[in-house]
Amino acid sequence: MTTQFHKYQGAGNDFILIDQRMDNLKNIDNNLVKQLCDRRFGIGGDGLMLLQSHADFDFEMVYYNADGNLGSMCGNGGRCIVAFAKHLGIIDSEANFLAVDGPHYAKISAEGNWVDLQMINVNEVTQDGNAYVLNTGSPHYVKEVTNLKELDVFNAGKAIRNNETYQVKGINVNFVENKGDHLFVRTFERGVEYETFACGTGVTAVALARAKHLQQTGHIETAIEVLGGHINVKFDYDGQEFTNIFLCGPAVKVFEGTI
Ligand SMILES: N[C@H](CCC[C@H](N)C(=O)O)C(=O)O
Repeated sequence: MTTQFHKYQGAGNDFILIDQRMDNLKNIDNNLVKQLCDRRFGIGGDGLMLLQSHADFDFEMVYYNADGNLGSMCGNGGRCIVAFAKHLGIIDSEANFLAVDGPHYAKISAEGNWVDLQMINVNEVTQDGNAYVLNTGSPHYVKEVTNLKELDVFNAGKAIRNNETYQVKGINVNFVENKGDHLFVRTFERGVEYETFACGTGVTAVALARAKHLQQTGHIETAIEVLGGHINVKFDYDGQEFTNIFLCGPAVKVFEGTI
């Protein structure tokens, strides 16, 4: 029996998507997911998502990291699964879906390749030295640096992710450089254990941490450059809580096939 899969990418963060409403993919276990995400022995991807039916929502998103384990929220994955749902005819211009961190609302362009995804509200931002630590659906560490282009993100990120504080649960490590009219961000991702080309919950964390750092309040829009493209993060901040957080960016189908 074959199973159809679709490959999507959101700013270079790439995913395998499977329409699981009819339980198409059988015997899903961590090894199968890891093998399918492998870039040499499988299809290749930073993660794999199942689109499942849900009685109260347009669909449910189940997200696995490339290491085969269920992950916490994936922002770029969330945008890609909304595009997938539109292509499947499940939604038109808006979606309400359930993910591991709760319900999400999203808007999608008529062409189906640009998604504004609402993220969970955030009211806790702590500091670890000069770095900020917060959970935007996934846990993130945000550190400002200079000359990010030359930084060894793999080794610097891996060292922080595996230090005494974070080793057990892991953390995603974001490095950010202020480029004047935008921020440049590179991320070492937990669960991929490598630098990815973009991380949606990561750039969200970066934008929120920056507003807190600068004590900016009101409606804030942050333009962010990542290795795989451009993402905008929009939100409101009253000095206590971040609300109406939207992660806005591309969500593009690359190809489809069968396994
Ligand atoms: N790439 C994802 C993050 C995946 C979360 C994962 N790395 C974890 O911490 O479980 C994003 O766009 O938000």
